Amino acid sequence: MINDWKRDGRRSRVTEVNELLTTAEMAEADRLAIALGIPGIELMENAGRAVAAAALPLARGTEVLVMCGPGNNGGDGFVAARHLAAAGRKVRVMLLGEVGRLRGDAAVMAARWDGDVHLLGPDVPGAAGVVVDALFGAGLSKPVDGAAAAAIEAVNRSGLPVVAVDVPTGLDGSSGQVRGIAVRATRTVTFFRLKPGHLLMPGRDLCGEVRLADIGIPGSVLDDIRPSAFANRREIWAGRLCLGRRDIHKYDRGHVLVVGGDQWNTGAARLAARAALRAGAGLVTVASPTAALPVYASHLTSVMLRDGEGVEGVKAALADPRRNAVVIGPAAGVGDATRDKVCAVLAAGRSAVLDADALTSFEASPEQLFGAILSDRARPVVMTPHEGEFRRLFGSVVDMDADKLARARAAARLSGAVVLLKGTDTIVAAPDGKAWINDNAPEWLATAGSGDVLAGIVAALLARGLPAPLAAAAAAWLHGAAALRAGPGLIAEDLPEAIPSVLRELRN
Ligand SMILES: NC(=O)C1=CN([C@@H]2O[C@H](COP(=O)(O)OP(=O)(O)OC[C@H]3O[C@@H](n4cnc5c(N)ncnc54)[C@H](O)[C@@H]3O)[C@@H](O)[C@H]2O)[C@@H](O)CC1
Ligand SMILES: [K+]
Repeated sequence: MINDWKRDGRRSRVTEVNELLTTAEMAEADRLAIALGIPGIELMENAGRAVAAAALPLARGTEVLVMCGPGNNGGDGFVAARHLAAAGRKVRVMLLGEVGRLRGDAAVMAARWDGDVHLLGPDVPGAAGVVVDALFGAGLSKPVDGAAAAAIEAVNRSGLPVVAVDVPTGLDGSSGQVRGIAVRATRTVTFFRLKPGHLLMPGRDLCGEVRLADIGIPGSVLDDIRPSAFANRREIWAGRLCLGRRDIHKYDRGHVLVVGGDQWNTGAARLAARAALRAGAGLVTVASPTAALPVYASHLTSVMLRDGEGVEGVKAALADPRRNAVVIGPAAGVGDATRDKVCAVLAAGRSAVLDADALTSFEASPEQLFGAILSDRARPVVMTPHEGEFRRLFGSVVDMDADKLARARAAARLSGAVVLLKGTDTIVAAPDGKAWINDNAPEWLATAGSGDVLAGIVAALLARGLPAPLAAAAAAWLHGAAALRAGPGLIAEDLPEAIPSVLRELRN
């Protein structure tokens, strides 16, 4: 949970705290700040002080073990140790390596620590009641092994509270992946901006509660760095949800067309349709195979229904230009028929949400789908795969060993679509490389039909005219927020009904 969004006061855009920096971008921010005349030693002092402040409440009447590494993460650890000792805590510092080998700011901060420095060894965690993990941070360059790995294992086994400096050691801040072994932290204090690894899994779980500290790096350095990853926060898109005028006709709010499944598979389209209506589409129509019309008719009220038999039926439904956004895929069936319908939807130039079977139907011919999308780059397309669908569509063209953020970005670049890759850490990636990481989905959102609801919300926001990346990001967030409202025990039918109270709160 991110509980402390500090604004650095020097720039006023609220959204800037949404920016996520890779470890390389963070090092660049550090370098630019120093070039602007802010001494590195001052940044380190501020960082270490923030770590001490986070550790202090956990360290009542107990010894604090500060584990320091050979770089600047260790330097932050020496500063934290000094502040904790000054606050009256008993502090034991253990260093991976020798003090004489420390360089730069870390060496200066080690010299300012006037207590003992022990070699990091098998006696971890010793008598400590709290651990500060300052072994490796942004400079992690290979899998953790040897004495550092043994110390991490012992600390994790101890169950003691751990305050991690910047990232839990062993966690790659850019990818959220573990390299070798990683510390399981209670609290993580990071600086200036979060990194993708604080939000991506398993990193988010390893960080515990994340605190963001302002250490004096001016926000203006971001003008040079131009970050391309963002935490998916409401400030990014909330202003676009409201049409901003009162004389609204229902057609101003868009008309979503949901391509429905056969008579045995109507639930998915009905969930998507209801969610689209709840998320603010002015009108929603289900286009149904002829034989399924009675089933849909008996279940739909405010959602409209029309015949959509075969590819010709879908084309006929698309003849009305006011139907400006289409959902296709939920329970559509895998095969030629769905492939043809997807191609018809794309050829019609409507905003499109491709989900489930609309993706799997192109397993053997992904290039056909990408070609159809890329033939008209102005037409917004959002794909909403879960990991299995992603693998089926992109497994032969994207490096599946890469981390989730990299995979989603590669898929968006290749396909020309906005890719919303679902999961606890849903990622929205745009073809230009920008990406948003969502972190508000509770575990009970993993339930049958919840993906159909998400597809409907995305379509509603596309129909209302949000740009595709923002429609996808807003939908992922609304979906998570609705699930939080509904609470444990949630079934997919509850999600559309929870959307109004989420929208009401956003409006307020
Ligand atoms: N803006 C910034 O960049 C700031 C950075 N600060 C701190 O500086 C840290 C980054 O410092 P560094 O770049 O020195 O990097 P680290 O201190 O994270 O680690 C680098 C050192 O560890 C060694 N190392 C890396 N991976 C290893 C492994 N698996 N096994 C053994 N040795 C390994 C490297 O050879 C190098 O000596 C940040 O995480 C943060 O804590 C803060 O002091 C404040 C400002
Ligand atoms: K660390």
